[in-house]
Amino acid sequence: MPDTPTKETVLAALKSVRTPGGLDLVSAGILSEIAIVKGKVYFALSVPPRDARAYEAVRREAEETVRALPGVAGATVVLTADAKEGEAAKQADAAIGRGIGGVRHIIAVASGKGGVGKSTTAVNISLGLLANGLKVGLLDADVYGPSVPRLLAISEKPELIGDNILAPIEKFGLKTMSIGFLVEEETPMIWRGPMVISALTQMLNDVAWGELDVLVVDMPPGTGDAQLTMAQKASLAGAVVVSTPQDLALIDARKGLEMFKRVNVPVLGIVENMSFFVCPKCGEQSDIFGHGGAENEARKLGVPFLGALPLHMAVRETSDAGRPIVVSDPGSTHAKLYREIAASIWNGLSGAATVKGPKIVIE
Ligand SMILES: Nc1ncnc2c1ncn2[C@@H]1O[C@H](COP(=O)(O)OP(=O)(O)OP(=O)(O)O)[C@@H](O)[C@H]1O
Repeated sequence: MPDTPTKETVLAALKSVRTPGGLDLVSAGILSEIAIVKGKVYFALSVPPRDARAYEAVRREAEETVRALPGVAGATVVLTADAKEGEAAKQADAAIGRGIGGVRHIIAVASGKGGVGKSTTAVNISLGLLANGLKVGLLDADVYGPSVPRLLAISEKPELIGDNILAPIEKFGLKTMSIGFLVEEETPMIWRGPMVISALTQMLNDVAWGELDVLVVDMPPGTGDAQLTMAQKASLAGAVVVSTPQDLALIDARKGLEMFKRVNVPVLGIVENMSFFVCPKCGEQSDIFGHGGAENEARKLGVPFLGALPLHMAVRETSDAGRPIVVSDPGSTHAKLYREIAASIWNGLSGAATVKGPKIVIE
């Protein structure tokens, strides 16, 4: 009969694993409950998102240590980007927006659901704003699936300047920050609502954005609590909702619009992505998804329609190769469309209020 692992044997073994700060894992107080099911051991290490990279080696060592115990059939250790709920809430309350006095407008690019091309649109709109002569930053707040490192082919890590301040990484003249720069792609991370907010707070507050006309925030897809809180806390001057023409996506897009309405963020407009298909051989346009749905919906809802972007190989290829079409083929129809959409967004912002100052919390 093989030995059965117990919590005690697992904990005893984990005492030999050290955190980057030199503490043993048990004393460090970052261990979750240990679950043992049919000889398989599961637990999490709660770490600040910025330290996730440093903790990846610790996670692996913890897994290997537990797997080596007699009777253990398997071990799964995940990093959870965690902070004490109260702490995260306090951080969020301490007003997202502190320290970004040089940023004139923060806008969100959002979608009611994933996979509609939100990040591709956010990147190309940012570069469109830049091509129109503005100073622009792009914050990839899509902590669940950060795409900016891939879309802009950035593999370097941001530099730490001064006390806990990160320098944004500049690419094609665009200043960017992404949780993907800080965490290895394969690092398993579980994000909890309050943590998403505090990660966003840090990326807004603790990054040396400098003087910007617009900071574009690529939001996590969906309309859950985390998105709602972010929309509420990030002092947004406006939001752009990306949708595909299919009905389902439009239902989701409507949820997105509703979310911004609830938190009094003006919707600058809807972008219809993958709207129609242009045959690369003959140039014929086919409305495979019933193009025009978003425009009709926008009209019905009294929201500006910012434009329709075709489903096109060139957009996908350039996007996935880290050379967005606005910079790699500025003379193309697509690049022109993105610049026009960017211009409409900027015009819509002209009337909007600039970023509010910090909300001071007295405890
Ligand atoms: N107009 C377009 N034409 C062709 N391909 C596109 C277009 N827009 C986006 N894509 C492609 O669709 C895929 C999904 O796009 P993207 O990652 O921007 O979506 P997303 O909505 O941000 O997704 P997620 O919800 O996963 O973050 C990518 O491969 C991208 O290159």
